[in-house]
Amino acid sequence: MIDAEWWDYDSAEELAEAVAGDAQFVIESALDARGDAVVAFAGGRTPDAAQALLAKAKLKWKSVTIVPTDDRLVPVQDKASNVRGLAERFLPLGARVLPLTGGDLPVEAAGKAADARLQAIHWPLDFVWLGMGEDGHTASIFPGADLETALSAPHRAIGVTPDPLPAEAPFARVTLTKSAILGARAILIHITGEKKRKVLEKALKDGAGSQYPIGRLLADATQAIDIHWCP
Ligand SMILES: O=C(O)[C@H](O)[C@@H](O)[C@H](O)[C@H](O)COP(=O)(O)O
Repeated sequence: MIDAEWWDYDSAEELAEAVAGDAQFVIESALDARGDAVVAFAGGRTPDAAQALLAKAKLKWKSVTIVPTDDRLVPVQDKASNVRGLAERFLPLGARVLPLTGGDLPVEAAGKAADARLQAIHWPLDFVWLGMGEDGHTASIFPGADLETALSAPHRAIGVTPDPLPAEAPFARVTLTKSAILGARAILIHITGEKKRKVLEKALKDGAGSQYPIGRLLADATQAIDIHWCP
């Protein structure tokens, strides 16, 4: 059974405050312990309010490195780019925001380049903040031909082509692998809505046999996982 704790909130505001507070705590702990912190933040819409609150936290941002958990193969200034939002929000605070891709390479080469960039930073990650889609994908670990590679590759990042391409962002991507995510000291999952809750509950129950990528991913987690949810 996957060791996951659910934290439920009545409103999106309470959810955002709690997630921002948790992220701040984990970053502060890493800064206290080591003098720097290396974290991966999800793309998508859900984390926006919590990341806006986190950006107000008094942290030694100059010692924090942020990477996206995954990104779409688009230029960094494209509005579909996950790193763009992170850079706009956290670069002005002095944080180092590391893109996984500039969208200028074919998918396999983009994966290798992302992996090489991650080889150059402190590892393992202190914290991975994940979202999840209603199809049970997380980061860009999607159903499709690349799923098994994302779950088994020893690399930190790989290039993937979701099949089908998600309608809201129909791009090939680069993603942290299961190995990179499960190596992190702390994992937080941030979702909203009844449908995602049902998908995640089933994924956690079915674990390695899950039809959902997130169930397969978390099946081998050894750290406790915090799930933050509101309707
Ligand atoms: O770039 C991405 O697509 C993501 O990082 C992805 O894994 C995201 O977290 C989920 O798709 C949920 O997205 P929403 O929060 O927008 O529903």
